[in-house]
Amino acid sequence: MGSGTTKQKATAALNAMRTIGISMNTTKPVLKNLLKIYDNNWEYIEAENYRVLADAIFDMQEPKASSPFFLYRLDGGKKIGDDDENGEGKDAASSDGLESCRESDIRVTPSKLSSDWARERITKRARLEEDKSSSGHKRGEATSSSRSRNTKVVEPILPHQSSSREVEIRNCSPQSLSENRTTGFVSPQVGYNSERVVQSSIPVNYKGTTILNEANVFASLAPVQGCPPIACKTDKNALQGKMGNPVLVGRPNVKVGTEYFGMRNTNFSSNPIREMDRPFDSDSPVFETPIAMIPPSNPILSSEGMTLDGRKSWKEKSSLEAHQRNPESLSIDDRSSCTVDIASSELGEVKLSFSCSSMQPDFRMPSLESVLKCVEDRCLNSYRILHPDFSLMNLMKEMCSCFMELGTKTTDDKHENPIQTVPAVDSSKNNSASAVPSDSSVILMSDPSSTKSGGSSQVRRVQKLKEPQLPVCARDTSLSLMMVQSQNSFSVATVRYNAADISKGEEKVRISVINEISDEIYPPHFNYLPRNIVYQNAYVNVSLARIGDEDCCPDCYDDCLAAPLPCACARETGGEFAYTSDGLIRREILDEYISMLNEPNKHHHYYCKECPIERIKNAISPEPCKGHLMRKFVKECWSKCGCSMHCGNRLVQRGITCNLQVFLTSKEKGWGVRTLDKLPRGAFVCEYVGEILTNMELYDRTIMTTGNARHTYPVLLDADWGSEGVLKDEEALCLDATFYGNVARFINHRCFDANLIGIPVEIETPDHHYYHLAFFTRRKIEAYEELTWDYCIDFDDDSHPVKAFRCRCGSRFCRDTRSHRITNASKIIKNATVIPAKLSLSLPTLSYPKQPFIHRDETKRTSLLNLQDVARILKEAFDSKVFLGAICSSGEHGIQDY
Ligand SMILES: C[S@@+](CC[C@H](N)C(=O)[O-])C[C@H]1O[C@@H](n2cnc3c(N)ncnc32)[C@H](O)[C@@H]1O
Repeated sequence: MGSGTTKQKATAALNAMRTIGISMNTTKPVLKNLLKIYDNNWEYIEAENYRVLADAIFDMQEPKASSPFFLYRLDGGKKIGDDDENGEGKDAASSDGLESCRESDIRVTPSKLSSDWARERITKRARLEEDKSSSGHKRGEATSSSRSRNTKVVEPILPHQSSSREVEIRNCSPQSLSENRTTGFVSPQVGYNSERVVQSSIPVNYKGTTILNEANVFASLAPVQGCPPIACKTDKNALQGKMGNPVLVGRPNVKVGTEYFGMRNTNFSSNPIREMDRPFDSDSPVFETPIAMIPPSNPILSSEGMTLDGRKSWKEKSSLEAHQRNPESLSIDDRSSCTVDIASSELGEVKLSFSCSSMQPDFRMPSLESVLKCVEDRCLNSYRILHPDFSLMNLMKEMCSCFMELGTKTTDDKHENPIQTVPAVDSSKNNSASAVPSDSSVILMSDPSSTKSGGSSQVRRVQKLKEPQLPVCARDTSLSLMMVQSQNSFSVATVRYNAADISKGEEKVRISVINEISDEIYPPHFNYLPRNIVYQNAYVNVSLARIGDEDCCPDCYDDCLAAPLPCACARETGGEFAYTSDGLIRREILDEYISMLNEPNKHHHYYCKECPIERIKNAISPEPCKGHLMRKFVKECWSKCGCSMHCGNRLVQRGITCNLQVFLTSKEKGWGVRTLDKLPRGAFVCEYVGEILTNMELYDRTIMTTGNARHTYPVLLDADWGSEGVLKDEEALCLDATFYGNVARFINHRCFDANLIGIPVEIETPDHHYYHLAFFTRRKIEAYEELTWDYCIDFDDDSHPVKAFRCRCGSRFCRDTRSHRITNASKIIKNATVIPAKLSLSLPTLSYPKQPFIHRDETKRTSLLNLQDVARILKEAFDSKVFLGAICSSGEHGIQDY
């Protein structure tokens, strides 16, 4: 690929298609059109082994088989979908320099298409063929008849094209849209007034990619970076002469590195997105890097394909919910479809678009205001915002559904106001106050009616968010949600998580991610693991043979907890099961663990003969073991047991069942985890999951990362170390969730009074080198309370391989004295109201007056300062870069009360 004459390139392209079973006649016309679209720029067509070409061919074939979409080309071009038996393809080729492509010229080269991909396409094609034959002629007939009745033509105008049409589009205002129907530009009014409905995809720097749907309401179209406006031919008469030529359809792929959440969890690979040849005119936003946008190739497929929790798609779920609320609503859903697309570019712009379609012939476009109101009412009534079940997807689905409902209600007197799009903001150009700040995430919505009157409530609604001065783009005929994200902070590489479920469907429950306090922070990249995995050298022997009769209950049945006598699996916990039939850990066990944590010295410790921790620090002459708390284990039934998976003695192995959320804490602790529901005392929350490393491997990892670069805190699996004499290196294990882990990697530390406690749980192996560390609630926890556990860090231990962070747990019992002082210093400074004595400060040294300070804090309590304390506090405050505006102290620091 790359160099060569047009003929050679065409031959290569035809060959490539032939290798995946596409005939030359089919390929030619599509290729011809692509060349047109890309201005004979082969680079785009050749990219990714002709992926664009193959996509265009398959997509062109797809609707013929089953899709309700019909695809047309504006310029009366030739039908592309069918095999070109009549030689049309040849004509097409000749006019575009493909005339010399003859069968004889084609040498079959080794497939340039990646085999996986080719297989996928071939399978797809086979499916299409199958579909075609199984659906028989009837569907085909219906399709073609409706096609001829309802053809619409859509043509995207490329930024670099200078055509009269482009000029028309640019000058198009809402008024002109409604006044000048003959220009053929579609507006939402046109959409519903013409009884024909247009579905458009947004070609992103992708000329000619348009989709028309005769029976779908278009509700999603946004101007995006580099994305030309779409002009839709709507005048019936004007259309007559132009219709009838089905289309080339290319689904633009998302650019490399972009993320596509939604219908398919596919890694879209590169489809080169063109830089604009020249910018739009002033009212057309120009973007250096376009947003990649993927229109759904098949709305039904798309929406059904979005499975959030691995069990039910959001569509199924929300329609069920909608049906429960309002049984009639399902019938509307039945006749319509909704899809949501999210795409982002490398620069961080994210585009959300959703489209919904109605089969209702009397559909009328509702006003944005009424739709928003309807959605909000529904949310308040049904979801009660922030209810655990609330999700953005459902919200958007509701929005689509509201369109449908309101659009089909003739009582909506606001339907005259079409919804229009606020153009995507040029984040590369508009950094002024009038533009949307590039470092913010905003949702922009507008209504053209608002601009006519100089700002309606809908525009104000936008301004409430960020107060941007938003130009209104009258060309675009749909509601658009556009998130502009910070280019600096939004690294696509790090945003590889799904905010709706950070577990990527690996858990039974969704674990959402929310950032309520800062625009630009995303959770660090890591791979979600629902279960521990050995990294490399760790010795974890999971084998049935190792489980003796005393470690399992083969004769049990169904639920061991329901049996009259406890089985062998209760042995480890003194002959009583660790769990209650309510699924909580037994009170006595919990109390004992809490006591171990609070008063470790009162509990038994093991002392290794040769402690792996000391061995790491000094392999030649390790210091004596400092002792490991001898912790009891909870033992769960497992595969050699006769009970079922529902047995009450299998709690941890069933995984997370409570609703958790990862959120950005407001207290400099980074991300944290909270529960969305109230939790009783003794409830299992989650396991600490990560890579199983040997102590040695952890050490190597740790010294390879510097200082605070380490993000998570590894856990030593040392509950049983000393009991077995000298542990081999591969047996001294720990869990590291830095790169692979579950939600527990986000649980922050709290000294002493954390609300979770980690308890060792034996599941697959009686070998206590390896076990599960399960978190249970130490007390009742309120909904939305942050979950914390005590990492048992000794903040003064400088020899620990992992450098301790400065603790901001806020506990009264915080062990980190450094943080204490700083917190106090900040508090003091914040509360300062009286400075009775002059204080002169000079950096880096401090001088202070010889008389005591008197401070009156907010509680009106006054304190006498001890000068040494003042000096220390000030020094620490300087060290921690706290700006000193006033100096004082308060009684709570142990300084003499006045
Ligand atoms: C297991 S991670 C917890 C999740 C982490 N906050 C995040 O944003 O990914 C442990 C790290 O969180 C931070 N952290 C946890 N508890 C903290 C606390 N009490 N005070 C300050 N930082 C804390 C520290 O940086 C620590 O290394």
